[in-house]
Parts: sequence; C-alpha cells; structure tokens
Amino acid sequence: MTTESSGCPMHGGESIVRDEKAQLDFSRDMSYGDYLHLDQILTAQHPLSPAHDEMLFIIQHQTSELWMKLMLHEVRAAIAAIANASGETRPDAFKMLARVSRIMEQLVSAWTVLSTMTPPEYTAMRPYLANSSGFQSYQYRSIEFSLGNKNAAMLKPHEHRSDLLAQVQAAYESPSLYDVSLQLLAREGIEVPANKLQRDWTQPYEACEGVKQAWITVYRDPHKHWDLYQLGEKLADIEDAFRLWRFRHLTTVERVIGFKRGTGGTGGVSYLKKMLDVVLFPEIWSLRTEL
Ligand code: HEM
Ligand SMILES: N[C@@H](CC(=O)c1ccccc1NC=O)C(=O)O
Repeated sequence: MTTESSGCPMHGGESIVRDEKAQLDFSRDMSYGDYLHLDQILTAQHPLSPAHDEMLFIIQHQTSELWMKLMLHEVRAAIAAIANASGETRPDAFKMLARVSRIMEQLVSAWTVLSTMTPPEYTAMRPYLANSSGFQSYQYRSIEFSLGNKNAAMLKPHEHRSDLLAQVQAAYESPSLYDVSLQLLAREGIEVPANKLQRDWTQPYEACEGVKQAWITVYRDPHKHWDLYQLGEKLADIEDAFRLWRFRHLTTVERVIGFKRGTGGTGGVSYLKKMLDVVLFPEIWSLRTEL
C-alpha cells in the first residue's frame, strides 16, 4: 500500500482532505453531530448491571425503537394517503409501504446480533430488568394496532403515561391499514361487504367470504386493477416480514431464556408462540388458494 492511499493523517490522508477542500472548522456552522443530536442519542445508554452484554441489549432495543419510529411515520402516512387516495397519492403510499417492509426486514436481520448473547451472559443482567419488557413498547403496540391487531388489554401497560396512552389509543380507535385498503377497493367499484367499510375500528378484523371475493376480483385481472393488485402485494410483503420478525423473536428468546416465564409476566416462549398465529390481512392469504 502506498502512503498516498493509506489514509494516514500524516501522509496521503491529509493531502486528500486538503485537495478536496473539505470543511473542517465547525466552530460556527452546524455540524454532523449537531444536526443528528448525537449528544443526546449517544449519552442515552445507561447500563444498570456490571454485565458486559448490557450495552448490546440496550443498543439493540434503542435501534429497534428508532426503526419503529420510522415505520410508524410511514404507516401513518400510508394510511392517510390510502384513505384519501386520489390517483397521485397512491404511488406515494406504495413507496411508504415498501419502506415499511424493508424496515421490518432490517429488524429481522438485527436478531443475529442479539443472538450472540448466551444464556449466562443474559442471566447476569436479567435481574436488573425487573418487570419491564417489550410489552411496554408503545411504538410496537401502535404498529400492531395500525396494522389491525387490536386488543384492548394491550392499552393497560401505558395507562400510567397519559401522553403515550393517547398515541397508542389513537391507533387503537382508528381504521387500520387493512380497513382503509378495503375502503379503497370499494371506492374503485369492487363490491365489499358494508359491515367492513364502517364498523367499530377498535374490534379486531374478522375474515369474511365477501372480502375474499373482492380481492379475488382484483387478482383475477391484475391489469384492470393494477393499483389494488400492487396494494395487495405490498400488504403480503409487510405481513410476510412481520411473521419473520415474530419467529426470530421467538427463537432468540428460546435460545437465551429457554422456557422461563417472561419479565412481563407471560409464559414467555408459550406467549410468543401464540403470537405466530396472528393473521393481519387474512384474505390476502386465503385468496391464493382460489387462483
Ligand atoms: C434476550 C432478548 C429478549 C428476550 C429474552 C425477550 C423476551 C420476551 C418475552 C418473554 C416477551 C413476552 C412478554 C413477557 O412476559 O416478558 C417479550 C415480548 C416482547 N418483546 Fe422481547 N425479548 C427479547 C428481545 C427483544 C427485542 C430486541 C425486542 C425489540 C424491540 C423485543 C420486543 C418485544 C416486544 C415488542 C414484545 C411484545 C410482543 C407482543 O406482545 O406480541 N424483545 N419479549
Ligand atoms: N421479557 C424479557 C426482558 C426483555 O426482553 C426486555 C426487558 C426490558 C426492556 C426490553 C426487553 N425486551 C423485550 O422484551 C425477559 O423475560 O427476559
């Protein structure tokens, strides 16, 4: 390697920076760290235990919460765009939904980092977590509710924080991504049962034959209903990725704590296994058997 390409600040590196006329003085200008508020983000890791792996545990969760923040931003905007979908807003909504799937895939891959933590390493820090658990992730619950997995009991962990409760409750009481998608189908002239177009949005969605037939109409003639067909496939992508996330959560948890009860009070693996049965967009899956 020559000194020119070594990147050594005493040799080539210094001249490269000078030749490129890089801005190096930020005493008066907004810097990278200023813009990204890194002082706040990078001083927000406060391990409670002496365990080495607690830093991994904290950063894994904090980065997941950041990705969830973006996911919610996209899901909310997509719901709003689909709810008023005129021709132009639709491509925007599809881009947002594609991004939601990519974020979910990112979170699926992230499990491999956490799974480097072995049972003895986690056991060293677990008592410090007390009764806290992912149950109390208000962003996660808002995502589940926005995607239609409504469950009143899941509001309870947020009752002590009225500001957070309001956010989760808004997602609980509003039409989900699937609800607005069915309304779009109806606006496009496809017959959708009336009780799916206007209903108590706090109730979990129940699959029905009429909605399956509506999606079958779309999927039997994709070119005629191109936008709705694209929408259906975006929903399939999201649910596919979400299922993988749930599965990797389960396998990581089994690997790290076996069949111990969760700090949140559930049976642990037994609870997470039940969550694998959740189906967010049922007719998007059942229609396939009929094609
Ligand atoms: C060693 C790592 C982990 C273990 C042992 C673990 C364990 C568990 C257990 C046992 C539950 C059920 C609630 C309870 O009784 O505690 C749970 C729920 C949950 N965990 Fe984790 N978890 C881990 C990592 C993560 C990570 C990295 C995230 C990402 C944000 C996460 C997010 C959640 C969420 C959102 C729930 C609620 C799930 C639902 O209600 O469907 N967990 N976890
Ligand atoms: N439920 C986990 C604890 C746990 O994973 C956790 C604890 C505090 C903050 C985030 C957590 N992650 C997800 O559940 C356990 O039972 O060990």
